[in-house]
Amino acid sequence: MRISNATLADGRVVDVRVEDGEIVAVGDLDPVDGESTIDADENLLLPGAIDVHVHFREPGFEHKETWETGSRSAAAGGVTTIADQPNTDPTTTTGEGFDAKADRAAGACIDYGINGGVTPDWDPDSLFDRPLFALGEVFLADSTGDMGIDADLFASAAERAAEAGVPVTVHAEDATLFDESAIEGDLGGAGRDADSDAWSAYRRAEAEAAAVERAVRVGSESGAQIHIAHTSTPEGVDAAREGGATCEVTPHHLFLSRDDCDELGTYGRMNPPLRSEERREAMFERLADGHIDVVATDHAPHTTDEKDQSLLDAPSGVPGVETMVPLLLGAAVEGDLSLERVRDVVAANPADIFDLPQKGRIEEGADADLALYDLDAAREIRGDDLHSKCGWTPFEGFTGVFPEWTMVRGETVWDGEEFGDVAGENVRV
Ligand SMILES: NC(=O)N[C@@H](CC(=O)O)C(=O)O
Ligand SMILES: [Zn+2]
Ligand SMILES: [Zn+2]
Repeated sequence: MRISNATLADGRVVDVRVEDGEIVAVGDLDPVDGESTIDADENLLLPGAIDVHVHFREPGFEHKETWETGSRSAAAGGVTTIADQPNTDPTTTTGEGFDAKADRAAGACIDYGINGGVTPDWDPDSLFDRPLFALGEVFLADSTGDMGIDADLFASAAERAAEAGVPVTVHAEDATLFDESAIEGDLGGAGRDADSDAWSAYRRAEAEAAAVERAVRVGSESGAQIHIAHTSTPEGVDAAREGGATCEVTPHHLFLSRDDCDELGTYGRMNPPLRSEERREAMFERLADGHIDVVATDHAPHTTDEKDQSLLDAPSGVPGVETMVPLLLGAAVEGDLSLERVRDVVAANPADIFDLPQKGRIEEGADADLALYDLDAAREIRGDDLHSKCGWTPFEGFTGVFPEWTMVRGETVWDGEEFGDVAGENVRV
């Protein structure tokens, strides 16, 4: 197969030849006899995005998401590889827990990795016996699933990961710095009427940098490779970089701030929480200038019934895997970000950090994970149009550029209307 007239993020217009799921040539390619051609019509061809932080919820919470619905949502957003987090039921903290998840992951239509998690009753021997994508997210404070661990367990887990040569991804918040007084008193009504700004005041910005500092210290003591998940403050990003760790930011911390809490209510409750508009802008700058390595979604779907509770009862987390690349391309169209930067933070950089040499690049020898975008076809994001089981988005009404089609290893998994029958594979097997 030949994809003709594709514009790459660097502006080159090329043809791409795909054979047996791999890119075998990129350049000015004459068609060969009997070869099928897909005309890209000079639209933008990006490597399939790698979202290293999603919660596909299965096993245990199939009412929120499944590997089938989550992976379809990813494919419809140009994402062709994901890494799933361990706060499922059972938790992915033992060999058995890993195997239970691997069974379900077979239902994915895109490629994936499975992370191992840490709890006081984890079983590192059997867990590290499995092909882990990473150890993480290691929760330094409780979040959905209440998997927060103490300093000693974190240090010993980092040592095990270093021995195994597995990177460690860290949910960095220090609960001792949370401001309990912020969530006492009147917290508004349920769902959209709740005062989610109080959540931001409670899980204060200062709690992030302190936890990042501890994580990078443990990283250098143990020799473990540390990657900070969902950094939400410029202070957290700077502490990660100074300590030699890589870091990611979510789309919600790039595009939403405490100014949106009034409208979102509990639909804007997540960990770490939304930050001030000033900090949001600082995060965007650090993304644009290269200080942040990766955008990853922390896709954390919950049902509207669950979200339509009081601020304290509603679970934390928002969906995002389908809207990440569309939002970033929307920002690129506005001139806020270069296309090369978008390509690097969603594909090349996660591939480098998590050692996926086959993924994240449009070059000879790489997997033909690809997505095509018409930058003139930006449209309004609507929860009703998305494919996550949860059925809502915190980005309702934002503008995004969605893929015309998405391919996994040369097979069309999304053609703009329907899903193809693609069997996702574990990238570590
Ligand atoms: N981010 C969230 O608010 N929630 C995540 C867990 C997490 O990543 O902390 C979830 O699994 O719901
Ligand atoms: Zn987290
Ligand atoms: Zn998460």
